[in-house]
Amino acid sequence: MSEARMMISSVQGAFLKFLIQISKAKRVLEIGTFTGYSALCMAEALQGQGSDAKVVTLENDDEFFKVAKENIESSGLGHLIEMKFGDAKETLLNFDNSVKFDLVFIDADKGGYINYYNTVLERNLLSDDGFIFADNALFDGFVSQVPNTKDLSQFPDSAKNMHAFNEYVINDHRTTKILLPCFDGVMLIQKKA
Ligand SMILES: C[S@@+](CC[C@H](N)C(=O)[O-])C[C@H]1O[C@@H](n2cnc3c(N)ncnc32)[C@H](O)[C@@H]1O
Repeated sequence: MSEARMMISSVQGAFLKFLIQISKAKRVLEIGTFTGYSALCMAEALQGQGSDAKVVTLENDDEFFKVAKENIESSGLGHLIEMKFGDAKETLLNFDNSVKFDLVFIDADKGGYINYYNTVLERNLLSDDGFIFADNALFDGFVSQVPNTKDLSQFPDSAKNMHAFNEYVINDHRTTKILLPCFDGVMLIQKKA
């Protein structure tokens, strides 16, 4: 994926903001900060929601982390965003899970999605009414072609990884889910009661 395309669109940012507002989510975890754009969209929805309202965002690239830090600090929303540097797989293992997240936005390396999903569930990081928003579920339209294509060598690895993630989640009895064919494909997931 080209760097410019890694960022969500402004409409998707508005959609995330809308979801946060209607679900009354206060604690948001983002896996994949990049320049900080989506973290800022989500932080906008948390303004005036109290001292526990926060976006925690994870990034492992030091250049992107630096750029995002500058963007977030100059935005006026920095008090609503906590940035954590490092491999998200490690960071997630070290979270204090006494405070749960109401929304987990997964938007990092596609090969890591199954790990992030499992860690969030197994470490009990999601609140009872919370939900996971996994981005790029259709990865440029490639994902829907994976089951009907014999030679997958031309497909980007990310598309194969997202197909594997979708299959994994769809067959997982711990959660309910829906794959929305909007943006680049969105998998919305909630724990079963
Ligand atoms: C698609 S971009 C995120 C875009 C951002 N959410 C937005 O819309 O503004 C993915 C980001 O995840 C980061 N990333 C990839 N693998 C990671 C890992 N293992 N741990 C933490 N961050 C990772 C990449 O460096 C990149 O900045």
